[in-house]
Amino acid sequence: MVQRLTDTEIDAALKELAGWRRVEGRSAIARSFKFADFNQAFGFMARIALMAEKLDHHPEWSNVYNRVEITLTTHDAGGISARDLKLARFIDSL
Ligand SMILES: C[C@H](O)[C@H](O)[C@H]1CNC2=NC(N)=NC(=O)C2=N1
Repeated sequence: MVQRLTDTEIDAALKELAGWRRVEGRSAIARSFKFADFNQAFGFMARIALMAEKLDHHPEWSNVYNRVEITLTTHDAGGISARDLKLARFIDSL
C-alpha cells in the first residue's frame, strides 16, 4: 500500500517542482499548461498517457484547445504520494 506524504515532505518536494501548486481544500497538486495549439497540447497528453499506464498512475485532467489542466493525487493513499511526485517530474521533463 502506498503511503501518503506529510505536509512537510510535500512542501519540500514542491520547491523543486516549479509551477505545481497544492489544490485548495484537497490533498492534491496541480499545474496548468498552455501550448501553441491543440496539436501540441494533445501530443503532450499522449506522452503522459503512455507513462501513466506504465506507472499505473493516472492524472485527473482536462483539455480545452491549447490548455491542459492536470491534478495529481493518489486515490489509493487518500492523498499525495511519491507516485504523484514521480509523475509530476516526468511531466516536467517533457
Ligand atoms: C486499480 C488500480 O490499480 C488503481 O485504481 C490505480 C490506478 N490509477 C491510479 N491513479 C491515481 N492517480 N491514483 C490511484 O490511486 C490510482 N490507482
